[in-house]
Amino acid sequence: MTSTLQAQKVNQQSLPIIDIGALIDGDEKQRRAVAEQLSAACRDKGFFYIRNHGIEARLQAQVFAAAKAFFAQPPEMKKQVDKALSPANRGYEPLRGQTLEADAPPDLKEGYYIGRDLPDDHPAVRAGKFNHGANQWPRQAGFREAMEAYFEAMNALSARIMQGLALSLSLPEDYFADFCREPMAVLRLLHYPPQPGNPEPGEKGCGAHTDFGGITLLLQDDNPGLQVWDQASQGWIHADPVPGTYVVNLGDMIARWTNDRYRSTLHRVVNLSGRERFSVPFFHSGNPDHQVQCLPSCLAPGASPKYPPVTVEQHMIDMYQRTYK
Ligand SMILES: O=C(O)CCC(=O)C(=O)O
Ligand SMILES: [Fe+2]
Repeated sequence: MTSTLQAQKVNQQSLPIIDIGALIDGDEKQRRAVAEQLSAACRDKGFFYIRNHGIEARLQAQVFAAAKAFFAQPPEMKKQVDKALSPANRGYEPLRGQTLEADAPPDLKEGYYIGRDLPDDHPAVRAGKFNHGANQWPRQAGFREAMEAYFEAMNALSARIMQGLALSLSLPEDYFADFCREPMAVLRLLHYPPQPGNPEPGEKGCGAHTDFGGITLLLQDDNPGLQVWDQASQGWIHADPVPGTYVVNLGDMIARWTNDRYRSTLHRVVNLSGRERFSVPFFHSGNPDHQVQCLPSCLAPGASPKYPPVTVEQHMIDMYQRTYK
């Protein structure tokens, strides 16, 4: 195993844990206090933990149990819901199906994509909107129910966090309401085998990448593996599981909105735990027609935006093309 796959142990302070309870049921003063903490974390690494998020542990456990049971099946069963069968990129993605780091070997993970479940006659599906369509569901008792309940809960939580981010940027709390309307959100079940003893050079669970969308809310099992790039030390730091929390990170759209004041930071997964690792990221990427462009308040006098305006849909098309060959 090459030492370049290692990361530094750090004290927890470098990735703060923010209690976001007030975003759900606090008064305005309390919500502003949370927003201040979000602002500091977003300007630093754009990576932080949240607690008091309101998502039930029982529901999380159901999602993990369903994911584990699904991935434990033989390949021919999983292939019945292969994402290659879906025009909307839903369903099973085999091991090495994606290359998140351009010059590295494909990722040592298998996954399952779930999104907003839209029938064929939905206007957005008829219009051919990217990644819009129906989910595929395996014939596995309880799978669909758990995923649908979790998906809805995560959508609602994401909208709360976007309200907190609006406040943190001194914007009206509902500034991102249009972005949050009928969002392109993706629930992704991931399964990482243990890192092999003799990997290809650069081979790992998830190649170094930034997330494409708005915000990502990551549920991890109790195996470490996630590493985050630390600009200050020019090295990788661990973002190990902390019970009862989510890891939240900002995607490229937030960097575009804020002209990089808020960070979309490189991260990767190297599963050195020696065990199978399961994780469940939820990617909230917003309404496909929403234009993402530099916020006036994030432009210093005389400065120009680093990124041109782009619709959510076009941005997502560009990002998928980059990682699926
Ligand atoms: O599995 C993890 O811990 C992170 C996954 C990730 O970064 C991603 O899917 O974008
Ligand atoms: Fe990621």
